[in-house]
Amino acid sequence: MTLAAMYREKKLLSIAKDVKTCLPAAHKKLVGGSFKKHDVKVIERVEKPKVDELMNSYLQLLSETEIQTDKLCIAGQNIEECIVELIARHKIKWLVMGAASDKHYSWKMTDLKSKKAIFVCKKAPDSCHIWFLCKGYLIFTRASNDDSNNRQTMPPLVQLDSDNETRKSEKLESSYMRRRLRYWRSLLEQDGEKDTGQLEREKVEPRAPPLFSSGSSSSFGEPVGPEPVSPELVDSDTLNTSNVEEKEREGDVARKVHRYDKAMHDIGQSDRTVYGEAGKKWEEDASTTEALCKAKALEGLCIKESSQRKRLEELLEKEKLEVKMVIEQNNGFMKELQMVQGRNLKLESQMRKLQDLEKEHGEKFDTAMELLKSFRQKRDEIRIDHENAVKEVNALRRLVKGETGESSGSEMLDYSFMEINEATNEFDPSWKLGEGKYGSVYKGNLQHLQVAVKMLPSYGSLNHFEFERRVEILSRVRHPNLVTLMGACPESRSLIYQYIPNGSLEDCFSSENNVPALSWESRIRIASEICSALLFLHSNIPCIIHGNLKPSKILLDSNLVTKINDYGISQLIPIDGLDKSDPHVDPHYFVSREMTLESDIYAFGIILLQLLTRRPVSGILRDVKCALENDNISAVLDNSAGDWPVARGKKLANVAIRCCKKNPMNRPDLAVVLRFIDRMKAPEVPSSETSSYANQNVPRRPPSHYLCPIFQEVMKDPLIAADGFTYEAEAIREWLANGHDTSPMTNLKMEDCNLIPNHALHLAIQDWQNQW
Ligand SMILES: Nc1ncnc2c1ncn2[C@@H]1O[C@H](COP(=O)(O)OP(=O)(O)OP(=O)(O)O)[C@@H](O)[C@H]1O
Repeated sequence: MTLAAMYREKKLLSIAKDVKTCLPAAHKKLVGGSFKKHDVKVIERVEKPKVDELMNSYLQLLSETEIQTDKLCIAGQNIEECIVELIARHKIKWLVMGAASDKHYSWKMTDLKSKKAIFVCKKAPDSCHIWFLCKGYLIFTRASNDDSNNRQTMPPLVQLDSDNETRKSEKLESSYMRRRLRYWRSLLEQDGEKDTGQLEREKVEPRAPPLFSSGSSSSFGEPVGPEPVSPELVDSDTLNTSNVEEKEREGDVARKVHRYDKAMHDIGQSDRTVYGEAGKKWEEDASTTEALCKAKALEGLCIKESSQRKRLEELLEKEKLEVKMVIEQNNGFMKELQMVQGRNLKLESQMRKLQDLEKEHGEKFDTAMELLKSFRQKRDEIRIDHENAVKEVNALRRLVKGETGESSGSEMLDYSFMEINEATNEFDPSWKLGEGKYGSVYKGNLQHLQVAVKMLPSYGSLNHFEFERRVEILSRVRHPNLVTLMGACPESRSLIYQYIPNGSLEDCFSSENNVPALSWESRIRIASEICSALLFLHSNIPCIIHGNLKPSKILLDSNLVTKINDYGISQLIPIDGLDKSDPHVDPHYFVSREMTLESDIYAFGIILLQLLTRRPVSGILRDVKCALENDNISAVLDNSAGDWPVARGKKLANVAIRCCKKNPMNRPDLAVVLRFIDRMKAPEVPSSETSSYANQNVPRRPPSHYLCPIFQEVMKDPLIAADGFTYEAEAIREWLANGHDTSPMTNLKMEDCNLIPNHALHLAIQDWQNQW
């Protein structure tokens, strides 16, 4: 391993005298002195840069001589122990350290004086070769146990080229360090040339200053001449030599020694000066350390205080700004407040004006209301006069016609607009039942009866009397399957009907109003009831054509009894604009532009098909025809009605198809159709019996509504009670006479005990009885 490599691996430890004495001095003071922990830290902080400076200059010196160096710091109480530890830890091979402080130096000095040196000499690992110097002189060498390798492991300084070194050394700023370096180098050169035996001798003999090699130039630039030689400096073997060459050489050596001595004297002087100065400086430093510490502490406090002050100033500035902003905001608010106050004053004056106006208008309104009240009173008086006059006129007419004063039938009830208005809660929109082509329908309460008020459009050519006359005719038409027309309000052209609570057949078909699906039995019954009511209308004198028959006109009461609505409307208002796409409208109407009895039969045929199939009305005729042709009627029958008796379904479908014949003349008579359907209501009979609806040999069963609900017999004198049901006169009177005030059918309390003759039903029963 080369020396350079060893050096790189930190196996050579060289400790600068200045460096090693620097910190301990301070440290001694610290340990032995009365400083507190904080002070110790401060002192260390002050001293450390100085040590670093010294160490760095030493390192720089070495680096300029191209020796690789590293700085290694170790902390400990005891320097000598640290050195020994470093040697051992890094396997240091070479060490140069002081033998004693410079003031103890003398030419005779052969022993180590410094306790540290003694300690290191004793304790350092044997593998390390140590030179102990004092005042630049090699005092003592402790050879390593491996000195056979010393030649190869000498420090790298020895290997430097002298010229090169000279050039580099000239660059050194410190002359002291330069001289010291050269001296070490000469020592090393000599030491390197010596064998192990010589090194051993050096241990016991006082060491003379080293000789400069002939190749090395003097760094002092002084001429080399013969100088007196000190006897102590000359080896005894050399003095005993007697030949001339030896003497000459001795002379040379003596000269060189003298010259060197002189140089060393100079160096010593210089060293003394430097060390003296340094010592003084150290003393000054020591005495000023405390002051310095205090100054540093004060400086720190000052810095702290100034930074605090700066921070406080910044805070103050910030707060000033905030206060300024708040003041500005406040000013803004004050301005706004003033504006708002101004506006408030204006508004208050406006309010006062408005209050005055309100008072004025209130007074005007009160006067207007009083006026209105008096006008209404007058109007009602006039209306009563008018109604009385109408009654008188009617009575006179009847007298003119030769009629008796007794009424031939039910007299139509006239209602005033006030009554209608009141009954419909001033035509409350939430009371509106719907709106058809011929006006809106409202639900109402009239004389404790639930009614439906149909507001007809005001247009029409009928005058007041004619309107009343026609309405009166219609009101006389009474049939259990017709919605009873209870009266009218000619003034507002409105008709008052009995209210039917259970929706219409259309609702059943579209499953609206949560109406459950009708059974096939109910459907046949409904078909029979429609047919019966139509037949009744058609047999009325004068004949009444419905003209707008469709499922929405077939209402169902609480017992699902059919009530045909809107009959005879075409007699009160002109009917036009019938929808061609409406499958219920007779196609022949669009040819003749005339509504006939057959038109109602056609519409009835379509309704029959709907009852059978509950299919969408458009295309229903085609579908059923097709099913009949394929002999597969069950394919189109509505399953939700239950298990249709297929034979009956088929027959009913055939009747419906006949009703819908294109040619009105080919459509069947309703009386025949009714008989046929009524037979179907009976339990199933052998098909041979019902092969033709013209077959007369069928059991004679009255329609259910011809029977009194109490007696279960065909009624002779049917009377309508307040619950809307028709009873045999004797039965219901007996019921009421027994103290009942509830309906025999619903068990609900009846509003009154009034009984109205059901003329329509009476007539129908009579008609039926006459037919059979
Ligand atoms: N007497 C009544 N009792 C209960 N509801 C009624 C009564 N009369 C009419 N309505 C209801 O009032 C609504 C309007 O009936 P309206 O007969 O005026 O018109 P529509 O049959 O629906 O249509 P359009 O007359 O245009 O063919 C319908 O929903 C009907 O069920």
